[in-house]
Amino acid sequence: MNMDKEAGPRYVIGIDFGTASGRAVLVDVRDGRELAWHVTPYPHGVMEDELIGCGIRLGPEWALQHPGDYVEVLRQSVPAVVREAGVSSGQVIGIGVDFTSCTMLPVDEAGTPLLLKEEYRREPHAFVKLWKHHAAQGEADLINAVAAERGEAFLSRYGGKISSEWMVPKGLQVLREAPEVYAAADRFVEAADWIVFWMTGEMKRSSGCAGYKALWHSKEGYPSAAFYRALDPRFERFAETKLRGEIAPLGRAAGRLTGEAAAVMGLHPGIPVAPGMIDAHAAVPGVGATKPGQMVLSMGTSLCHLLLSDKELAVEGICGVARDGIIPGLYAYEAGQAAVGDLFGWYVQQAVPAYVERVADNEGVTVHKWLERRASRLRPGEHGLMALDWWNGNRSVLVNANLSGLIIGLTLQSKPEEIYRALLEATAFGTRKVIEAFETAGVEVRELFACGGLPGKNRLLMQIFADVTGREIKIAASTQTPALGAAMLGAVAAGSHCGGYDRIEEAAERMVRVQEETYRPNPAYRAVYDLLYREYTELHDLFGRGGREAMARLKRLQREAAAAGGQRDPEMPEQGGGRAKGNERR
Ligand SMILES: Nc1ncnc2c1ncn2[C@@H]1O[C@H](COP(=O)(O)OP(=O)(O)O)[C@@H](O)[C@H]1O
Ligand SMILES: O=C(CO)[C@@H](O)[C@@H](O)COP(=O)(O)O
Repeated sequence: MNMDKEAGPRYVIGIDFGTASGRAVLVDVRDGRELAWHVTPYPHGVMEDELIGCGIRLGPEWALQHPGDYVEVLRQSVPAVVREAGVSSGQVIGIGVDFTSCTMLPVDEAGTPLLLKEEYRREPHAFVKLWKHHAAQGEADLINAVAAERGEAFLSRYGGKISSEWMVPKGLQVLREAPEVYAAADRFVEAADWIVFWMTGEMKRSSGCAGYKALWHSKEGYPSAAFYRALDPRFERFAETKLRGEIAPLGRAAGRLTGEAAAVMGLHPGIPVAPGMIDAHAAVPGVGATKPGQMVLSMGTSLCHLLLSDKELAVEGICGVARDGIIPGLYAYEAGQAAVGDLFGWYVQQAVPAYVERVADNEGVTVHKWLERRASRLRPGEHGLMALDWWNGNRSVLVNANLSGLIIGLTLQSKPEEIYRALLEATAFGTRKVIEAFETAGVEVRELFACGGLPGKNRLLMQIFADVTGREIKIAASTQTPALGAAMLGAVAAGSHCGGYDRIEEAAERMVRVQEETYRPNPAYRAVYDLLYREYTELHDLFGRGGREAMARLKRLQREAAAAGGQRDPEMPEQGGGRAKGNERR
């Protein structure tokens, strides 16, 4: 592409593919100003109960998506931001994308998703398995047991356990439950890589997705064939065949926009496209974190903790660590909580009494806002409740999707706003556990930044996080931080010769701001929260480490009942994290 053709300022587009929707943001390369953004809800949403359109029931813990929805985001949101910003498409010099992960799908030799072929339209295993598809826990347990028995060195890079959310358990589940889909799949790819392929025609694997979610290491590559064979002889060549593909490092273009993709997106062909980045990782440059000791809390449906460090140490229950994983020259650690916004969303959609909805409606506020206002009037400890935030299992530090939610202290006097506050607090306690795991291992946490949808939605939540962790929390100025981070990668993919930047640190310096207002811990609340945290820890250890298997047994009974045909009533409304619109309304 000849960038001299168009005079004037240069722009980049960042596209963030979240759990329920995708959004594009158009950013000025010179100063990071966001000129326009646009959200496209996924038409199929998250399929948790049945395959939309054909009524095929899914088992417990399934979560699927349709790849056509991602293309819809490109078709709608990209032209929308160019139009709204009033810029010429010729001034767009780079594109970056970030995606939830591990969100994976089987494709054929041509890169076409298997579910688009007639014979697989009704086959759940041919669909995209979303990051929160937890039905591969049995496979994850097997992988962990086999890896520990064989003394696989990679385990320590992943906090000692692999999560059911990742590529290998999901691939193994396909092999065991739908061997014909496994055989028909030329490869399994991350959705982040597939959408870059759709735009550029280049099927490359982003180093972040491969490194954090598919057990790849820049020096050691994937685990050995012997390891995969020990899992299942049919799985021996999994990495060599189904995961094959060039690894695309950060900081360079993965490819250039094809004519066909450009026509759909209303852009010029030839624009450099950066390799896809994990959404929470894109938030790190997006808030301007580039130094050791800086931790970014990417707070949305889930919460991802990203910590930069100059040391590599073994930390309990992290999701992964990689040198150069996000910022060149530094180790980037990832940990996480699998339900945060989704937990609050579940409560609002599934458990608040009808009167709350009525009153909130009368007052002209959402149920979340009403509960937040009421809960703000309570002092720490006043509700007498304690919750374990494991509604979607525990990602860090216990790495166990068989764990589930819990509230104790309920009485006939318990009020909805009290329960809501206990849920907010539980997620903050969960984050304190993660911070302590890093510090116990000797990895310093100096500064906290928060970004994602939640800081702008719920002030009480942010204050509770500051009070419970005892730390100041700086809030990203951008409400679209992962998309901004992705746009910055687009600027780096373009490079300075095209009006972008050569290094991500340089892009961060020029394109990022944090808000002046921060959340500071309230000293009067700190002492009570320390006491409450002790209670949280006692419950956490009792159910998470203490050999109490009640939660796992209940899930087993649930699976057995589902297998015997007693699945959920199709007339019941969808659960939290389902289709975007229902979720946003309340
Ligand atoms: N006022 C609110 N307080 C707390 N959580 C909220 C509020 N409004 C929406 N949520 C939750 O926020 C989540 C969406 O967060 P967001 O960052 O926008 O999405 P994503 O994680 O998909 O990028 C949903 O799980 C929703 O239940
Ligand atoms: O697991 C990761 C990142 O590693 C996320 O993609 C996943 O938690 C989903 O993030 P969101 O909460 O949808 O932003």
